Amino acid sequence: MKITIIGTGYVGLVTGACLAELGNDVFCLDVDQSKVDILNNGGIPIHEPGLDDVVARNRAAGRLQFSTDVAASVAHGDVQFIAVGTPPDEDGSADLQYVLAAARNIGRHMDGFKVVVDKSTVPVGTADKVSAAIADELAKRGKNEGFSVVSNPEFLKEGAAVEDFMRPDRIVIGHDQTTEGLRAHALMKKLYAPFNRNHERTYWMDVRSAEFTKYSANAMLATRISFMNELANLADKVGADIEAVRHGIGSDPRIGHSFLYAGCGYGGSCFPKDVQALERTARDYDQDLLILRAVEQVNDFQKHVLGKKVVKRFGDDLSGKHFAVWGLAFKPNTDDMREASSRVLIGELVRRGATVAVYDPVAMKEAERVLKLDFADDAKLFDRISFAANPMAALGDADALAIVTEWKAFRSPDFDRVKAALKNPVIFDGRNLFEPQVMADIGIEYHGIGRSILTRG
Ligand SMILES: NC(=O)c1ccc[n+]([C@@H]2O[C@H](COP(=O)([O-])OP(=O)(O)OC[C@H]3O[C@@H](n4cnc5c(N)ncnc54)[C@H](O)[C@@H]3O)[C@@H](O)[C@H]2O)c1
Ligand SMILES: O=c1ccn([C@@H]2O[C@H](COP(=O)(O)OP(=O)(O)O[C@H]3O[C@H](CO)[C@@H](O)[C@H](O)[C@H]3O)[C@@H](O)[C@H]2O)c(=O)[nH]1
Repeated sequence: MKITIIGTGYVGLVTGACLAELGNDVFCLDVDQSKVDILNNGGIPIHEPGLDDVVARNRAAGRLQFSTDVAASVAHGDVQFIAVGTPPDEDGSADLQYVLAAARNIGRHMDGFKVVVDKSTVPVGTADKVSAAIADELAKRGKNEGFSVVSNPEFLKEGAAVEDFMRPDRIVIGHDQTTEGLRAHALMKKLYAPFNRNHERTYWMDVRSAEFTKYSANAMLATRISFMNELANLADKVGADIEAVRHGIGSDPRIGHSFLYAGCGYGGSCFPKDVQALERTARDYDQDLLILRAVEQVNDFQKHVLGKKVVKRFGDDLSGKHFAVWGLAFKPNTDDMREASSRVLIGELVRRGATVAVYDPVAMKEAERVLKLDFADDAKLFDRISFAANPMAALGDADALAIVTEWKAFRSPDFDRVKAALKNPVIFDGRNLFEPQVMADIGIEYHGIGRSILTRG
């Protein structure tokens, strides 16, 4: 099938590469010339395990091309996927300018029937806006081409994006019941057949329900995390171990084990913005989503929990103190620094006068770029950050180590070397990687999240 993907970010590039892998002829469009140049020179602009192989294989086979040529991109695909960003606007709502610009481009250039797929995460009602934008551009050209806008939200996780796309838990497709909508249904069914032959994992629904499903899924997952984080903070006070509690409640199949890990807050490009956008949608309909408001507040608080623990241990004024930070990306296996908890902790440490040595297995370059922006108003603060070549190098002379991202490489360090390198054997573990009792036995002062039972006194 001939497919066009508009936007070659995390979602667009993975979608394009994976659909090409299944034999489709895929044209990827981006407005960012530098991104397209990297891809056409055999590079990958993001870190995503396994993606480089899929892209290289399908480029070589001639099934995957990258371009900034809008007219050619619209001419190419019978199915046009819109996979551009939907960042938060100032009021928290999803900014639809890129989605609507993509839609207008389709209307400006299309000849013949097109299925237009909203792959980006967009608020309920966006498909109607996309349809209106396309219809408006067609009317300007005096054309009457048929098209149908379908909602097909993406559920992939960064760091496991190729795997998630190739083996989806579910495929959600919203379409309408018009002649064009039913034609779109048939095309989408054919496109997704290789993922689930009998369509046992495809959920067909109306467009608005599909749009709403995406926000509901992210809101639910964010709620579970904030719920556990709030309980973890209480566990710290009452002397319970949130990890034992997690096992204890997760074994109930009605609750399940996933997404119950307490930590130093959720980040990334999705949960923070999608929770906000859903709250914003509710306000447009005179409804206040009380639970989601609390989910957001708990997460904002949680991103400061490591900093608060450091201050409790070392005092308000951290000048003269030096800290090591392991893990910068918002989660492992990605270089994505969007809304990463590390940025909050580092900000708190350097603003209180400390210096920090940071290390991340893949996000060093991206971290340097975003931290420079974070401290654009005061470059002296950025100068307090040094970028270490490896985890051990970050530890030298540090008053304590703080762990922010649960990279596998941090799980079993040589604790004797860690102890020897640190000025004080103190670890603040924002992802509960280690066992408090093991730390106590080794002689490391350990501050986890919600694990005070073994570290009290
Ligand atoms: N990142 C994820 O894990 C993830 C997962 C599921 C859904 N989503 C959703 O998918 C959408 C895309 O997210 P992302 O993380 O891939 O974004 P991204 O910022 O990584 O990529 C978006 C790309 O779109 C390009 N673009 C913008 N306007 C364009 C236009 N008019 N024509 C062509 N290209 C254009 C940008 O240059 C950029 O390369 C968002 O709505 C997001 O919420 C993201
Ligand atoms: O038990 C948990 C699980 C995750 N996190 C944190 O939550 C954030 C998000 O993690 P994850 O969901 O794995 O990453 P994303 O790539 O942001 O994926 C989410 O957002 C995507 C974009 O909408 C969706 O497609 C995915 O289904 C959804 O999981 C990260 O900071 C994690 O550290 C926790 O604190 N505790």
